[in-house]
Amino acid sequence: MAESIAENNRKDGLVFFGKGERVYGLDKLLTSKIEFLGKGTFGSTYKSFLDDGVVVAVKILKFDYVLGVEREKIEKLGERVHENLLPLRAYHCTNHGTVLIYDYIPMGSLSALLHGNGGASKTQLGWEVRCRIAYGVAQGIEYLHSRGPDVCHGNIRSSNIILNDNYDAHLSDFGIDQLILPHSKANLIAGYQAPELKNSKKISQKSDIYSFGVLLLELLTGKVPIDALSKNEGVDLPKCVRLMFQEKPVIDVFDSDLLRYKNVGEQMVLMLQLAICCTFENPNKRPSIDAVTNRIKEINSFTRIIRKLYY
Ligand SMILES: Nc1ncnc2c1ncn2[C@@H]1O[C@H](COP(=O)(O)OP(=O)(O)OP(=O)(O)O)[C@@H](O)[C@H]1O
Repeated sequence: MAESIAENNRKDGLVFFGKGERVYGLDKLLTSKIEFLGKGTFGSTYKSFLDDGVVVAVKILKFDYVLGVEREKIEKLGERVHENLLPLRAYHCTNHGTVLIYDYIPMGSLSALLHGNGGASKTQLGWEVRCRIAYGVAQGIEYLHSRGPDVCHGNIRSSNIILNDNYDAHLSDFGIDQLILPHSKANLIAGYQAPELKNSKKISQKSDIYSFGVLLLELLTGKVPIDALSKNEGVDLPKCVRLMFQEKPVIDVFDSDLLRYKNVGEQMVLMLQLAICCTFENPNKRPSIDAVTNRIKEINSFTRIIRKLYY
């Protein structure tokens, strides 16, 4: 069935998803003006400027993965549609290479905003914006997990959260590791990797919850999680936060940018408690994503009540 849907949606070397307009083909894509956005675990991503003002993000998978990718698996990814997932619009897959085409989302990644990127300084993100981002990401994960017990994201981290100018979060890179797994191991960077993956490398919904917990800690502390690959100065956030909890006043855990927000201290502590539960060593003790989403919704509504009372 998926095969025949895809056949109907072919245009000039690309297979499109959904009912959107097919205003470009592979040739136009290859000859368009491009801008390098960055290189990740699975390949490189470019911004491509097409005719009529259309701009897309083009991910070219690493050559090592060329023979491992199956079209059926890419088409499964194209069926995942949710407002908090980065929309996959089209793909090209042959023995010569695999190209995935996504909507281009203007603000860039949460990582770049929170920590700065290549000389660009960090952006001040307020408490409500951080809550909104956390809720959007949790909803995207909830959608993925609801597709079946084995469906997970597998690579939740702040560079895979792309924001639009309304700070709506879009999860990128979902399912790409499953496309190439016969040729690779779980590729999570160290700081987001659940402890159980050190032995098995088998990602699960519980390991997604751990990664989400680290992302929450990153939003709350403003600190960069450890990244063994790029040898940056990151920290083991779950360990560091637990230590600080024991040794220092809780206020010291939070990003100093958040401390200017009055009357939301209790909400910040509630969110911190949630992040700590998500990063429990024992996967069975971590909450389900439904429970996480509900909790963030509750915390956000407290924040809104407080805002009405005080501002
Ligand atoms: N659709 C998009 N719109 C805007 N920026 C994007 C889009 N997709 C990716 N980017 C940005 O391009 C850069 C490279 O992305 P890419 O997915 O190739 O690697 P990564 O996310 O940095 O690392 P990894 O794949 O290992 O998680 C990142 O900074 C990312 O935020």
